[in-house]
Amino acid sequence: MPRTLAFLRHGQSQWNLENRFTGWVDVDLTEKGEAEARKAGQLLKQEGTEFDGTFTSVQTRAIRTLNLALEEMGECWLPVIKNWRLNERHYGALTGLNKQETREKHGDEQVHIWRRSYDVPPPPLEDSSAFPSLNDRRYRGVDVPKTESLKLCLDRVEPYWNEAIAPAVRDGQNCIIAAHGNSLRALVKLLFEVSDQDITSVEIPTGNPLLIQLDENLKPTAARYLDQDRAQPLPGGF
Ligand SMILES: O=C(O)[C@@H](CO)OP(=O)(O)O
Repeated sequence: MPRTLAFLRHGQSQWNLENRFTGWVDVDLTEKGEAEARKAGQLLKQEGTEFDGTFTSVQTRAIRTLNLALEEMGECWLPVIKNWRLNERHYGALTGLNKQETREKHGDEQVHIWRRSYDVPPPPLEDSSAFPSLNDRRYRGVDVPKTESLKLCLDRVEPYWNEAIAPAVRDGQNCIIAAHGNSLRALVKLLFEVSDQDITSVEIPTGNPLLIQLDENLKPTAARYLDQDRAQPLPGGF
């Protein structure tokens, strides 16, 4: 029996608009981001897939994107499971900084390494940072990271895939995963077996559902973005 997964990166956030490193800071969607989320819901509805369950992070921008999409689909009743392991990659000491100003200060190459290399994390967030997550009660009992590379992000996403999402999919459920640019890149790396090198060029557009068909071994057999005008190249020849 074929299974369908939909990866949905949240719509434009306030800090996407302001071009700031966001990571674990809980910024909300802009009006454009809300519109992207609704459009994603319309596209998913047109597709006609019957979804059974949904997963998201504990960050407002992903949760609201999912809710707005489900509203458009007329499927607000679907179960939603939230987990911090689907959060955005933690941006360490870059959190809150403007990406262009950071390029001017540290150079394009260094910023590209921080943003897209597989295993080079940015410097850790300092305890004096204006953006601590440590005391946030949603992270009670969580070993809150001080920085993460994509590899470290995958290291905490992968157990959640194995323990929560994969069993549901194996069970025959079609699932939506509403998450973030880098936590979804981590899942793309895992599912499509993308090399450490090739994952550096994978970009997932905001609010554009990526529909993936999986076989019984959870290997992708087809994948495409529903909004083809805003599609990005996919790994694995899809
Ligand atoms: O700032 C962030 O948290 C992420 C996602 O918006 O940015 P980037 O695409 O640079 O990894």
